[in-house]
Amino acid sequence: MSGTLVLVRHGQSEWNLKNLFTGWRDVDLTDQGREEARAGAEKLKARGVTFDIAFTSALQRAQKTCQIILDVLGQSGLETIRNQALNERDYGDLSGLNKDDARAKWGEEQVHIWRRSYDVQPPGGESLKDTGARVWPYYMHDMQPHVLRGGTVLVAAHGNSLRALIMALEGKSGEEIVKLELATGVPIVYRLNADSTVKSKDVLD
Ligand SMILES: O=C(O)[C@@H](CO)OP(=O)(O)O
Repeated sequence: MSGTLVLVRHGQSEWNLKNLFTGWRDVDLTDQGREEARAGAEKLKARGVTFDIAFTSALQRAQKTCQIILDVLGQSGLETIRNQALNERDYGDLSGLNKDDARAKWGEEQVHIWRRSYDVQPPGGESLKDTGARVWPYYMHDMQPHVLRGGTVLVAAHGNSLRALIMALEGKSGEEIVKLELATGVPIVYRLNADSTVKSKDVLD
């Protein structure tokens, strides 16, 4: 038996709009972000997707994205598990800083390394490797069993927590993951084989 795993990065947040490093800061969605979540949900609806369980982070931008998707699908009351293991990478001392100001201060290359490299920690924060060290075990223990039982599982989370999950799911290297960018509100539909490997991947953009 194989199941389905749908990953969605939250819609645009207030700090995405303001171009600020966000990390664990708990900012709301913008109107555009709510619209992106609705549009992503309509694509799932058009394909007849319904979920058996949903997972989201401890942060409101992911939780609200999750709820909007479930509302559109007519599944408002679905069991939804919130866990900070799915939170965005902790950006440490960069949290709240403007990304262009950071580039002006530390240089384009250094900021890109902090944002997209695998194992370099931003000052006082988590590397993608550190983020993966909490996301992956959580996936293995709490989410994957539902998928392997044939379930359809929604995960509404964050750019970097999902990059860490995708890296492990697809077996991407530390170099390959540097290039992976996730659009806000766009569902990524994975079908898994019974041995937990990826059977197919469909990006609903
Ligand atoms: O600020 C953040 O928390 C993340 C996601 O918005 O930013 P980045 O894309 O730079 O990793």
